[in-house]
Parts: sequence; structure tokens; C-alpha cells
Amino acid sequence: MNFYFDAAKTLETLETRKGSIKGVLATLPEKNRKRCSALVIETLKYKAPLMEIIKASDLLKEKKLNLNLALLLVHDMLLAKGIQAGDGPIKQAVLRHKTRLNGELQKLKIKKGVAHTRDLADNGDDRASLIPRYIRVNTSVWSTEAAVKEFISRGYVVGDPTQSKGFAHDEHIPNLLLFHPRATFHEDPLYLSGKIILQDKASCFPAVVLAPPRSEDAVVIDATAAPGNKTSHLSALMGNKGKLYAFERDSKRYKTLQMMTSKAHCKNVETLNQDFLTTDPADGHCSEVTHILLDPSCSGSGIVNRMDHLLAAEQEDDDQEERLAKLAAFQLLMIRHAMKFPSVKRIVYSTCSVHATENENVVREALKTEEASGIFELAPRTMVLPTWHRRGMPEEMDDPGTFMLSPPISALVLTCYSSRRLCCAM
Ligand SMILES: C[S@@+](CC[C@H](N)C(=O)[O-])C[C@H]1O[C@@H](n2cnc3c(N)ncnc32)[C@H](O)[C@@H]1O
Repeated sequence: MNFYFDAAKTLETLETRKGSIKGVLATLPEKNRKRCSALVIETLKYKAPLMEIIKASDLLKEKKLNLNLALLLVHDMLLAKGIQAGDGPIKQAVLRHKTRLNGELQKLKIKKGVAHTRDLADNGDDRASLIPRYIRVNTSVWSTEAAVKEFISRGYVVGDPTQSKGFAHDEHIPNLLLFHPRATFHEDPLYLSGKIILQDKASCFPAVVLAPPRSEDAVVIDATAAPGNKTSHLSALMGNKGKLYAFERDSKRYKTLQMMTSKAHCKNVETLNQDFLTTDPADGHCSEVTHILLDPSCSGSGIVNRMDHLLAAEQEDDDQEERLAKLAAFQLLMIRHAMKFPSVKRIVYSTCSVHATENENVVREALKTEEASGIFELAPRTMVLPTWHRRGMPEEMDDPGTFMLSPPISALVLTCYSSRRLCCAM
């Protein structure tokens, strides 16, 4: 039954929208991760009909059950191979309602006019199936030329990634390859050994825009690092030289960060299970930091994948506004803190949100603060992926001439750049 408790806890975390489904599942204990993830995703796909079925029954009158646990157990009892746990009071409680729950399922299928139970599923956001599978070659381990040769030796052809065996170089991000959307590399030895990183294009923007120095005396901070894809990207861009301090305040996510940076062969990274806001910018190595990446917690509203779509519909408007305002206040605090580092030349702020509240508005406010005054300004387009076609929402900024850069789907990148001036782009 522990397995169901873990899965119920995961559903609970997802309700608080503290991260994407993928991110939250990555923090599950490795032992049960695969099985637990599959159950959570399947249950989310059927969440609406399962809720209807459970509510129409008396199941929740059973004292030992909360809604999430009930969703998982009813899912397995009605839609899978049965409850995978030994006999115990909780399993017995659900089994007592089996006939009624089954009856409600049949009624629901008639009401919805579907012949098969699978037709009740929410199969997610179709746009996700059009996004290429992106692979970042981990240049800390090998070169992109070697990676290309390896894929060609496996029968892949450089060219059109919409063909099942086609792949191509990304036109904006160096060392990023595009494959067919259905290509999977999760079990591939190249992925398991850290030679390739599965990282979407938008998520690669911040490290490239930060452009950290590639020298032995470089001192860089990744302020909000777990799970660590941007950390390993920064480390690779630094040529694994100098020092990259990676902060993560959440202890569970910190473990993932340690695992990911070790798997990616990052030798210049020092991970710190610490709140970035508690650092003293004037202290020790902090005073030498020249580049900071800030990719703080956000609403995740810009992430398009089949799974996160399953959570999207649940947010009420009022709740959302309050939540966004809270996130924006925290994000502003993080930028203000980063601006206090005395040697910092460039700050990149990025989110995977599509809301101006968390993007343009946060930057606009950041630029008005005393920390920014006379020191930081927005980066011009020439410094921030100049060939990228989109620049965010100028109407949301005080200076409509400011260039902003927004990827089409997954993330808004805002770059604050300083050489005693701050530049920014989204
Ligand atoms: C959006 S995620 C970062 C994703 C990461 N940059 C990557 O690409 O893999 C934000 C992370 O920041 C952490 N975090 C939030 N506030 C923090 C703080 N004040 N100090 C350190 N970490 C923080 C969260 O726990 C979360 O793991």
C-alpha cells in the first residue's frame, strides 16, 4: 500500500502546482519511480470521470480514504488489473464499493456516448506531439561532431526531423539536435551515461544568453538549480572550468540536482542545499561572482506537453491571479538579491510562464528598484539571441523599444545584463 501512498502524495504535490508533472515525478524515489509515474499519469488522464464516479458513490464516507488515494485505487480497480496491494483495511474499504463504482462507470459511459472506457481519457495537448525531440549534446563529455557520427552510424540521416530517422542541428542553439517528436532516448546508453541531455530548446536559452566565461577564474551562480539541466548546460558552456555554484533550497530536489550534475560529468559545479536569498553577496566567493542565472519557481504555464495539460483546466481564475501575484513578488525578490552581488555583470532571469505578471511586469518592477538604479538596464537585442524572431510583449514594458525574447512555446527568457548597467530581453 506504500506505493499508493507515494502516488497519492505526488498527486497532492501536483495540485499545488509546485512544478511540472515531469519535474515532480523526477523527485520520486528511484525504486518505484517508473511504476508510480505510470499510475499517476494514467489516473490524471481519467481524473474527471473518476471524480464523477467516486462522487456518485459513497466511497468517500470511508474514514481511511482521502480523494487522491481513492482516485488511484478506483483507477486500478476499475481501469487496470486491480488493486496491487495485499489485503488490508483500505483495500477492503474500496472493494466494498466495487459493484456500485462499476455501475457508475457504466452509467457514465452511456451518458458520454462512448463504447470503450479508454474513450473517457483526456489524452492531452496535441501541440505536444508536434514539438521535436530535442537532444543537447553534453560537450563536457564529447563533441557534437562525434555525436552526429554516432547517430549516422545508427541509421539516422541529417536532414528533416519530421521523418522518423531524420535529425538536424538547431539553428539558434549550438550543440542542440532535433529528432522526430516520437523519438525516445530515455533508455539510450548515451542518455544513461550523460553524453546527451534531453532538454527542450526553450530551456536551453537562459544558459546560452548568460554566456558564462570559459576560464579558470570564472565564478558563476545558478541560483535555483534543480533538477539541473541548466546547471549542466552552464557547466558545459564554461568548458567545465572555473566555479559554478548551484543553489537549491528543497532537500529532495537537491538530491536530484546532485545526481544530475554527477551524471552529466560536471566537474566545476559545487551544489549547495541552500536558499539563495540567505547568501551574503559581499561574502567570500560571492563577491567575485560575475554571472547569475535565475530560473525561479513559476506557474509553469508555458510548458506544453501532453502531461501538464492534464493539470491545466483545474485552476480557478481568482486563485490563479493571487498565485501569480505571490510568485511575482518572490521572483522580484530573487532578482533584487542577485543585483546586490558587487561584481555581477550579467543576470539572466527566465521563467516557463506565459503570464506577463511573472515576466515583463517583474522585470519592469526590478528595473525601478534601488538595486537597479543607475546600475542595471535591459540588454539590447544584439546581445540576446539576435536572430530569434520573437521579443515578448512590448506593451507590458515601460520602454516599448526594449527588446524582449519569447520562445513560441515553453519559456519566456528575460535577460538582465550588467556591466554597471543592466540589460534585459525576453
Ligand atoms: C524552475 S525550477 C529550476 C529548474 C532548473 N533551472 C533546470 O533547468 O533544471 C526552480 C527551482 O528553484 C528552487 N528554488 C526556489 N526558490 C529558491 C531559493 N530561494 N533558493 C534556492 N532554490 C530555490 C525550487 O525548489 C526549484 O527546484
